[in-house]
Amino acid sequence: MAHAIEAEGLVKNYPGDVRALDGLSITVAEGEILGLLGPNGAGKSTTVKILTTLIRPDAGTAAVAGHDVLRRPDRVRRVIGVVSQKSGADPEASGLGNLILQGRLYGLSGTRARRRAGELLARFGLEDAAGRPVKTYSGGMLRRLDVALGLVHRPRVLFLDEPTTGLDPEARASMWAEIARLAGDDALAILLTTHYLDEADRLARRLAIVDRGRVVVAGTPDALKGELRGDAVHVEWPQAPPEPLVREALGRLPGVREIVLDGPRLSARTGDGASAVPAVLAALDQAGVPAAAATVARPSLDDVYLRYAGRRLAGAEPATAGGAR
Ligand SMILES: Nc1ncnc2c1ncn2[C@@H]1O[C@H](COP(=O)(O)OP(=O)(O)OP(=O)(O)O)[C@@H](O)[C@H]1O
Repeated sequence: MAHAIEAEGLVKNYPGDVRALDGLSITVAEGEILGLLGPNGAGKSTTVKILTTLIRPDAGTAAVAGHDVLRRPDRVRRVIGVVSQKSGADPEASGLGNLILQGRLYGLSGTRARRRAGELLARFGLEDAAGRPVKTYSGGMLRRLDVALGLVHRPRVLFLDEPTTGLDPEARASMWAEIARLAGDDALAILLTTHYLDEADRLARRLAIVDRGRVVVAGTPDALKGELRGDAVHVEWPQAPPEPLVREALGRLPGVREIVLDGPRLSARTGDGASAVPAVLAALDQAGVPAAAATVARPSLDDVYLRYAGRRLAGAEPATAGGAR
């Protein structure tokens, strides 16, 4: 099956010697959600900008729905929907007005634009608010309208840039359900950028972890988590401890491996976390770097991220801490 998104070896340099992309490659199939995960500055937005034809890569190739982004940007634009982080809706106009205008911009007749607006308002639960100015909408309603605006022209490929940032849990859950439906029932290919690991875990069939302009690892959430056998032990200090002392203390403990120190937080892997924690705490005490807290958790995507990118995902929640289980 041809891929809905196919990017190979993308390179993008910005003035000031910034290599935003350094050979990034991804594919997304029809009906698939690919989660693009990475810290601030990893290159996610630059990737989306290239694929949505807003900027050109310095090297590499990319096609969306079979159309080359460099040679046929006009065709690409017709088959994509883009929901950016910042709402594109006019706050003074109503939801209905925004949708009709969007339809007209895509060349629909007045009647067809109105009909399509009605369908989308119903689908996104915005019928009651259709006539109200958008500035009176809640955060969740505004995000739903943003997605509706991205769908007016029935795109085959949808780009969602951090679609649930700032939403309350209920609004997030309803957005998740809608996104899953777009990929499932409507068979849209979706490229989702997110800082939320739980969102990526829940929605994405495949994940690509981006760091410094490259995909450092890709696979299904389960496959990636499965690579991390055993437990994750997380240790925290009030402030960053001297690394050599910590490494020396823990290096002597059998079964404690893959130690990653990131400021005042440390993660390591061990066969049985519950029994390792007392030994870890005692060793750190003895070395003169007593920890403030130590917890054990099942490997999370954050641990996967940490392992491949060598640091934590900015803004990511720490893995759910279970203490000694
Ligand atoms: N117009 C620009 N001029 C110069 N440097 C830029 C420009 N746009 C982005 N960069 C730099 O390119 C790198 C990649 O940025 P990009 O916005 O793609 O990252 P990101 O993963 O989307 O980050 P975020 O999660 O913060 O949106 C960063 O170092 C950024 O500072």
